[in-house]
Amino acid sequence: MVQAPIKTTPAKKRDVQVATISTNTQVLRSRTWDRLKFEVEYSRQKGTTSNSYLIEADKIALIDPPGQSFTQIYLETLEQHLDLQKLDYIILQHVNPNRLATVKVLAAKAPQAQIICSKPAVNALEAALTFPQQRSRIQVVRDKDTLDLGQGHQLQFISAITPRWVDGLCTYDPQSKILYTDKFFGAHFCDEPIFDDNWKQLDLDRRFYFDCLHASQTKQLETALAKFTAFDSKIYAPAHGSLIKYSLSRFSYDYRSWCQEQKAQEFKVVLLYASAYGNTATLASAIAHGLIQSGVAIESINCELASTEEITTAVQACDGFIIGSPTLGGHAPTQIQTALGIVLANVAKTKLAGVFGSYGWSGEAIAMLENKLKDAHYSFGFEPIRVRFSPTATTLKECLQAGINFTQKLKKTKKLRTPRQAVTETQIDRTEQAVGRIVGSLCVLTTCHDNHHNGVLTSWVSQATFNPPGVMIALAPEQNANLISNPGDKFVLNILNEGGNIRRNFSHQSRNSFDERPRAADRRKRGVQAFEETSKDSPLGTREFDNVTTKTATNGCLIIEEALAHLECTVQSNVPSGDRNLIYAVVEQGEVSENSGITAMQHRKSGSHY
Ligand SMILES: Cc1cc2nc3c(=O)[nH]c(=O)nc-3n(C[C@H](O)[C@H](O)[C@H](O)COP(=O)(O)O)c2cc1C
Repeated sequence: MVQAPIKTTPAKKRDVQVATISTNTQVLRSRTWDRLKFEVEYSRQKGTTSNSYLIEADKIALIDPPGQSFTQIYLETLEQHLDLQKLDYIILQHVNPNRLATVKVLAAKAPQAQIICSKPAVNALEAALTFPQQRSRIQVVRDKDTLDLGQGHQLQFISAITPRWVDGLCTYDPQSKILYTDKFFGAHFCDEPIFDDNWKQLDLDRRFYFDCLHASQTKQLETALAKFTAFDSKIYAPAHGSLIKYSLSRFSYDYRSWCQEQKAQEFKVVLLYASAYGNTATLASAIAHGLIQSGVAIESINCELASTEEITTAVQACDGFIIGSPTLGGHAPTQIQTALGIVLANVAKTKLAGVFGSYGWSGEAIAMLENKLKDAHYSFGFEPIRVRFSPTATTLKECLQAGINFTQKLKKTKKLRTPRQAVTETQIDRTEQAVGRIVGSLCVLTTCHDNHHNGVLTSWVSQATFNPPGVMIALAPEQNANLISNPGDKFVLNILNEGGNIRRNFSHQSRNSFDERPRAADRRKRGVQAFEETSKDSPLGTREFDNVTTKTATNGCLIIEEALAHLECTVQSNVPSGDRNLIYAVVEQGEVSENSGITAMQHRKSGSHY
């Protein structure tokens, strides 16, 4: 990750640089030598250019007018080169409120011009353009649609939707072989050369731009890159920075390898958000930047665009998740509520969570997200972030830091969860290591004899038969194997929930090991005090069910209410095998108590112990 050095820039006046770049084609680069905005992407402080393109064939098209910081100087310059009454098309490869400020003025000055955009851009455009006949002026284009300007300039549109630019379009002109790439292949810096003559000096700026804008959306980026290969492009014409002519294949290669780098990161965080007016999205970008900077791969998901399957697949594979929402009408948007449901149903409670959002006055959505995740026992990688309306430079800095904190906590948690290697590999019996890779569901097996309840932890359990449903359990004598050694003996298998604390109450070796104690009948015979009484004083008699909420199953054994599920079982057979008894039992009945939970697994370093 490229850091952003602070650079003092000479105060030069903003201007619009105009140059012919191909047949009938000009670029108008609105330039600022100062940092344009406080968003992180501009923090290298090398200024930027906002590139707009003019194609004058039989028909005249203007691509991507700049944002409102340049409205006046841009339109003045444009009018020196073009009679706006002759403009046929204004092509908007993406729409944002900033750009709409310029489009509004331009569209009024060129009332005959059609406005070309993708379908998702239409609502924003309609809301912004308040002059008559506005709707009929908007022409929606889709992937592969064409627009013939004459003289060989048959423009082809390419849908390039990403979480950040949900209305993204790119445009290819076969006459000039220019691919207008909008936000792809850009960089924020300002200088004289139109093209990338000095591309070797641009590496850091390009990488920084990629990290800020694209590293969190590599999946969609790769889709766009694959589409671009269909064109015989000689020039990439991006929205910012120099046009790419000399380093076209190198830059494409860089994008692909930077995407690969992201995928190879050890940790993956899913960033879920929705944003009606862009504020929550800006917070998401800053948090993403902090995460990327600290070495985590991000998958940004704009919940308004994503399917439930996409969200499910992403969150199932994540090491942590962060969810952000605006508050609209006292609620989180439906898409966020759906995403939250998917998270609760699919993400283990041990995964790290984060919450953020922009709000106006009450901020219910952020509180709702925080409470639901807290109730589900997720721990947070940073304190929930609440920002009123638009973020400031300070709040964005806090978001960036939150991303860094999240990564640090993620790495620390992982370290704690990774089993320590007590001895070197060569010392450990390789066979034991291999056997240790077998994992089992962590369960508490409860029994009841003479009104005394007992529980032992075991992970040596597996389903053994379909019909009747049956399980196989391997138990050692110290695990009270003798209590369920005879056909007809009953027990309950409580299947534990990942992230729960119940396992701490129980041990793999029964604290009240009955093989060391005579059965109650024998004890009575020998006049031994009831176990319940002696256990109070005995170190072996610690009561594992203290602080555990239980209820009694129909077979008399205890069901642990915090368990994910329980099975009431009856022993069918018992085969003494090695140092264990292999007990086969039929499941009489069972129930899942937490549909959204995940089965706790016992992971081991060696097959020589539990
Ligand atoms: C139609 C509408 C309803 C809103 N309702 C609420 C609300 O109930 N509570 C609140 O705190 N803010 C409310 N807001 C303010 C938004 O949460 C605020 O503008 C926020 O910055 C929007 O975030 P976004 O840009 O990510 O969409 C509302 C805004 C709009 C336009």
